[in-house]
This record gives sequence, structure tokens and C-alpha cells, in this order.
Amino acid sequence: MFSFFKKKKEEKEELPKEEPLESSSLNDDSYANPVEIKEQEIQIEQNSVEEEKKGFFSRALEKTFATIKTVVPLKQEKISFDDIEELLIEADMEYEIIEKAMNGLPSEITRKQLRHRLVMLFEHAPDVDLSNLPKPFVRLIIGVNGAGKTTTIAKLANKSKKDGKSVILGAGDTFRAAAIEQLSTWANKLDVPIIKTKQGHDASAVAYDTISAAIARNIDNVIIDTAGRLQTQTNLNNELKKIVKVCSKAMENAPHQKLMILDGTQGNSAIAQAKAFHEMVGIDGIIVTKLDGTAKGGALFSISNQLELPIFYVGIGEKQDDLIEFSPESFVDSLLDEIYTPEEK
Ligand SMILES: Nc1nc2c(ncn2[C@@H]2O[C@H](COP(=O)(O)OP(=O)(O)OP(=O)(O)O)[C@@H](O)[C@H]2O)c(=O)[nH]1
Repeated sequence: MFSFFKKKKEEKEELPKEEPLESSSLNDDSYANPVEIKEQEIQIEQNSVEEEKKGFFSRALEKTFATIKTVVPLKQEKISFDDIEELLIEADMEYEIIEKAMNGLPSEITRKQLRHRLVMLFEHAPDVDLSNLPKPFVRLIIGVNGAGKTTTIAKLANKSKKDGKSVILGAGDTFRAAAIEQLSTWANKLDVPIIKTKQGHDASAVAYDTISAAIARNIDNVIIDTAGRLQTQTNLNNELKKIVKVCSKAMENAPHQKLMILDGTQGNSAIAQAKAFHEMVGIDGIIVTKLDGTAKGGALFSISNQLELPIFYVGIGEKQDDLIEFSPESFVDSLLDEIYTPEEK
């Protein structure tokens, strides 16, 4: 991908130093300021990251795309208002959000017009600055059983390691023995430390010990699991609140992120679930799992828009690498690529 730049640099190095350069032997790029070249390289790198993400979304959203293609089977330059409306309904976007997105659009809609409106649906979610993270950076993982919490924790731990960061896990779902075992299995597989206790023991003590261990061992990232279900909703509420409070005792301002894991196959019904947890402890962001197994990809619009929360990642499979950073632009572009001809970009 950078061969162009490498070649230019090599060519320049081969030129005899003493002889004045003839303008005809060089194109404009040869005079480019190294800073500009660097900026271009960075731009190309960013574009290729966006392209790669778009590729991931295209694969993850296969089922969603198959559904919308029943409405718009052939790519077009302009698509009718009614068809767009129908395909968004088919992709499980809430009708209220569709109305909001399409308000005032003409009867024939271009790619540019639709792109602008769809990307805007994500814009009210606050920007999160992840450039200057505290150490350890503590994330609390919240969500109902079966949503994909354990798998997502493993994926996040794997990502930390790949980014060159050390990580420790806290098996905070002490309600179920299986949850502790499952997370331990992942910790073994990924070769990362885990703090755990026996089933039924205090989950907030696990959270405290995990953060303390991270501080003592100079570990970069802490990821703490929590129960998705207890005997009653009140118990769950109390437990989560206690864990949050105890985290802040172990380290000021911890947990730094409370992340809600939502099962993407549930589409819009996941929103009510997230609202309930948001009311309990306040959620900072969302990870939507199982996007690979659903035709309800359009629910991502509603989830982010309704909850006014950012989607940080999406899960696109059961393996440790099946997690991608969410970007509204690449998500919307991969969707539009399916229905619009490329010229109208
Ligand atoms: N296809 C697919 N499956 C996933 C994804 N994430 C998780 N799963 C699967 O969903 C199931 C539930 O995931 P878990 O990680 O065990 O979910 P949990 O929220 O920890 O649930 P409990 O174990 O019941 O507490 C498992 O079979 C996972 O392999 C994903 O992104 N795509």
C-alpha cells in the first residue's frame, strides 16, 4: 500500500547529489515536503483502515444485506423514498428513527443525501477521548446472560494484548459457577491473569482485588465481568451499584467505562434492556454482539440514537479476533455500497 511512497524515496536517494536536478526528470511529488509526504501516508493509512472496516461490516452484515436486497435488488444512482423507507424497516430500524432520518428528503434520494442523514443518527452520542487513558484503565462489563459478555471480555483482552497492553480479568459474575469457569478458560487460552472467587462470594470484592492487583503489578487494562441476572432485579441493581462504588474505592474514578453488551440478534428489543441497566448504573458505551448472525443490522441506528450512547465495538463471530471497532461512517458506507452505484459517492 505504501509502495508508491517507498519507490519515490528510493528514486530520490539514487539521484547524484552534486548534479543539479532537472525539473523534467522529476514530477511534482519529488519536491514534496517530507512532512506532506508523511501526512499523505497517514491519510492513505486512515483510508485503508476505513476500507478494511467497511469490508468487515460487509461480511458481518451479510444477512442484513440479503434482506435489504429483496427491496432494492439492483444498485441504482437514485432510490425512491418508499424503497429506502421499506428497506430500513426490513433492516429493523425503528419507524420513529426512519421518519427522523428521512424527514424532508425528496422522492428520489441520492447516496450523498441518504449518507448524510444516516451518519447524523449517530452524532448525538458524546465523543469519547481515549487518547489519555488512566493506568490501569478499568472497564466494567454489563449485560444480561447470553448477550455475549464472556466472549466479548475475551475479545477485548485479546485486543489489549495485540495493542501491546497488559490486561487482567475479574470474574465478577459470582452468581453462576459456569460464568467463572468460562472466563477462566478464556484467560488460560489468552494467557492473561484472572482474579476469581468461589460461586456466591462477594462480586465487589473480586472487582476490588482485580483493580488492586492491576495497580500492584503495573497492568494497563482491567476488565471486570458482572452478573447478568440475580434472584431479583433489585438484587442485581444493588449488586451493580455496590461494584461501581467499590471500584472507586480501589481506584479514584474507576470504573472508567461501564460497557453494556447487547445481543444484536435481538434488534430493537435490546434497547429496553439497555435502558434498564442505564437507569441502574449509567452506561458509557455499547458493544453489540452477534451482528454476523442477524438480519437486524439496522437496529444499530436505533440503539445508538435512542440511548444517546456511542457504540464502541461490534462482535462479528465467536472467536477472539471477531471484534471490530465501530465507525458510523464505515457502517453506513458498507450499507450504501449494497444499494447505490459507486459513481454517486
Ligand atoms: N455468532 C456470534 N456468536 C457470539 C458472539 N458473541 C458471543 N457469541 C456466542 O453467544 C453465546 C453466549 O455468549 P457468552 O459470551 O457466553 O455470553 P454471556 O453474556 O457471558 O452469557 P452467560 O455465559 O450466559 O453469562 C456463546 O455461544 C458465544 O459463542 C458474536 O459476536 N457472534
